[in-house]
Amino acid sequence: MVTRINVAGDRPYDVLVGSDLAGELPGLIEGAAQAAILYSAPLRERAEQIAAKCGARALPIEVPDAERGKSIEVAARCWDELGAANFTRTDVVVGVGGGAVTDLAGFVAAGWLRGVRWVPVSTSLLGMVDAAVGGKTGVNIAAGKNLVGAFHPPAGVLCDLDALAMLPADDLVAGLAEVIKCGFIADPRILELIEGDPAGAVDPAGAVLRELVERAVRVKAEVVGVDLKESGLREILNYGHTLGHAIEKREKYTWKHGHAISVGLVFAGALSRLSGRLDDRTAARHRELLELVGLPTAYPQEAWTDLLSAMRVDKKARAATLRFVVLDGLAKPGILSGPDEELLRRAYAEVAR
Ligand SMILES: NC(=O)c1ccc[n+]([C@@H]2O[C@H](COP(=O)([O-])OP(=O)(O)OC[C@H]3O[C@@H](n4cnc5c(N)ncnc54)[C@H](O)[C@@H]3O)[C@@H](O)[C@H]2O)c1
Ligand SMILES: O=C(O)C(=O)C[C@@H](O)[C@H](O)[C@H](O)COP(=O)(O)O
Ligand SMILES: [Zn+2]
Repeated sequence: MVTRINVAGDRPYDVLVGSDLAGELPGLIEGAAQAAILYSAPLRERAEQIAAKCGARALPIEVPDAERGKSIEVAARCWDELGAANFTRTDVVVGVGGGAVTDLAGFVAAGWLRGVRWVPVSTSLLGMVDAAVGGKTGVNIAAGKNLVGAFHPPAGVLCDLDALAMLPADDLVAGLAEVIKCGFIADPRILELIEGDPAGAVDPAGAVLRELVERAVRVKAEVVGVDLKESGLREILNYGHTLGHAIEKREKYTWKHGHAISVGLVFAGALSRLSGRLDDRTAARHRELLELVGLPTAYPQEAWTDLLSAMRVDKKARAATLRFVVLDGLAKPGILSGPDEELLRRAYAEVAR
């Protein structure tokens, strides 16, 4: 069974969730003579299968795995390969992999000839529920996470649940951080499902995980369908990310995104409570849920000064004013603008070890 979730906007598209979806690709890339297939080594075999079925001449491009591939140098090498292949405006870029590869693929597509079509074939949980949906594409630079990129919606998104069977368990759990984020900002049923069956939430073949994927995709689709360029509502998807991205930068992008966001979510819950906006129980539920599925919720005390300075380049900041997504209650996200440093330090004390 294939579930289709529509993402509205100027160029609407569908997110397909199901099994054995490779056959859907030709329909999404109609008219393309060439398809550049970007993938990293762990997905080589899957990328070859996709290439064989894509219905266009495949141009396979292997890129470094995970965050090592999300760089301007790797993007430049991909553009050189497109140039050598005479890649035109009717051709298409396909990213086969987790969020790192699909963010890179979307960015390569956004830059080439000022924008060609692209399709993420998402193979990680985090990619399916978040990275592949919504058209945020980009790379990391030394100054910070995703600081160079473009809003460039895909032509369609394939979330092949079969791929989750070979995803390392640690990466599956990391993806749950974004699922839990969606639960806190918009769909509390997600939280109940995980609390009620934590083992089901990490069973790649089970019905619980499928329901979690579909619910999280719906949360994201509803938000990005009305605010592609993050002029307002879309900021809620950044819950937990101000501190999370600072941790990723401090760790030189060697931490999993979902792990950093998990710590960031506990921090954001604490900040919401300490600013008088969120009740104690809902704030405590952040740590309980994240730890229930095995996600990290602590980070070294001595890192605070580095983290505070990294947060200053967060995309939600306006001049010297830091802005955080907080909760005014379960599923009631809001913005906390310009909190004083003492409040931030007290919130950080709740994750510091
Ligand atoms: N664009 C967005 O809106 C958005 C949203 C959320 C996250 N992101 C980005 O996504 C990235 C994180 O994505 P991620 O968690 O998927 O990490 P990832 O892409 O680094 O993948 C994690 C690891 O799992 C491997 N992998 C993926 N699928 C596999 C499979 N089916 N079988 C075996 N191995 C597999 C990858 O090769 C990699 O080693 C970060 O860069 C983050 O910034 C972007
Ligand atoms: O799609 C969004 O908008 C998000 O904020 C989703 C996040 O989970 C994701 O990590 C995103 O890449 C962060 O965007 P950034 O603009 O803060 O880099
Ligand atoms: Zn994220």
